[in-house]
Amino acid sequence: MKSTADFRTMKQNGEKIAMVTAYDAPSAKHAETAGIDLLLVGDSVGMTALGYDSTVPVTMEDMILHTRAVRRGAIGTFTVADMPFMSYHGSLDLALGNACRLMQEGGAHAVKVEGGNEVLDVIHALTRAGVPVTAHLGLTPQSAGVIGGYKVQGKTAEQAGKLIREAKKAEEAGAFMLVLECVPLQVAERVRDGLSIPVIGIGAGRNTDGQVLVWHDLIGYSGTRVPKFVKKFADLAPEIEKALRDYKDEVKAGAFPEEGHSFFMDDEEVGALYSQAGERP
Ligand SMILES: Nc1nc(=O)c2c([nH]1)NC[C@@H]1CN(c3ccc(C(=O)N[C@@H](CCC(=O)O)C(=O)O)cc3)CN21
Ligand SMILES: CC(C)C(=O)C(=O)O
Ligand SMILES: [Mg+2]
Repeated sequence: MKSTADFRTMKQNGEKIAMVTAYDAPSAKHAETAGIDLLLVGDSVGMTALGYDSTVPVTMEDMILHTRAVRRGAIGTFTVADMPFMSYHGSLDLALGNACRLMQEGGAHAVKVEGGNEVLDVIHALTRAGVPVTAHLGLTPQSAGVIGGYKVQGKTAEQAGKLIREAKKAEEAGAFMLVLECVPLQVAERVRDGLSIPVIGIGAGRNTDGQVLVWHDLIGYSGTRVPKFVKKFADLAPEIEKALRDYKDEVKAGAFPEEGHSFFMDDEEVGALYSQAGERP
């Protein structure tokens, strides 16, 4: 399994890091088999798998359940778990306790927290306690209500300057990795060049140390509209719907199941069954 030190070395060597979200055991296993460098159990699970329209309703219990499933599916892959909405605000004790649960109950190797200056003390406290922390700047979906939607961040020089300073401070606070979401490519390049920890982009262009994509978006599973930064590497939704339509049609037509899908008693037992009921076979 790759370690936090390996990810830093990959950045130094200019070797790109490929990360993907995962929410359950089979998808995590597929990612591991494909050689994905590390997994993110994103709180996007709320939107991709649980049917919420934001990440705000996702709870610690949700995150622990899905992290456990992912860890069982990909036992040899470094796994980061998102700290969900409000699970690291209010007090450092709350943040420490919840990060502890993600690691001890969920089996996560690291956690991710959204935000800049507001969470520097959290990043510092967790790191000091032995929790590897990924920072997350740019579009931070847990604050979508405050930001006013899912919008590109850091488009002005002033906003970009603030973001670049916050990224540096997150590194100084101890973060081993930074996720940068929905920022102009030029901003991501500056952040990457200014940090020695790997910068993983999503909607941040090519000039980062690696990329992360949401599982459902990557394989075209969701069937709904995807953000502009997504590339669908497969288009599974139509194939899934075709399979389900074929199944329904065959059930309705009596064409499924066939003999090969069925179990049979021995003739002798069939005879006994009928005579038991006083009937003839
Ligand atoms: N399926 C999925 N994929 C994601 O990437 C994702 C989630 N869910 N849930 C949590 C957050 C929310 N994310 C999103 C969602 C929508 C846009 C979006 O529609 N953005 C506009 C840009 C708007 C602008 O111009 O400022 C776009 O057109 O892509 C971006 C990020 C990223 N994360
Ligand atoms: C979009 C990624 C970075 C994330 O935080 C998630 O999937 O929850
Ligand atoms: Mg997230």
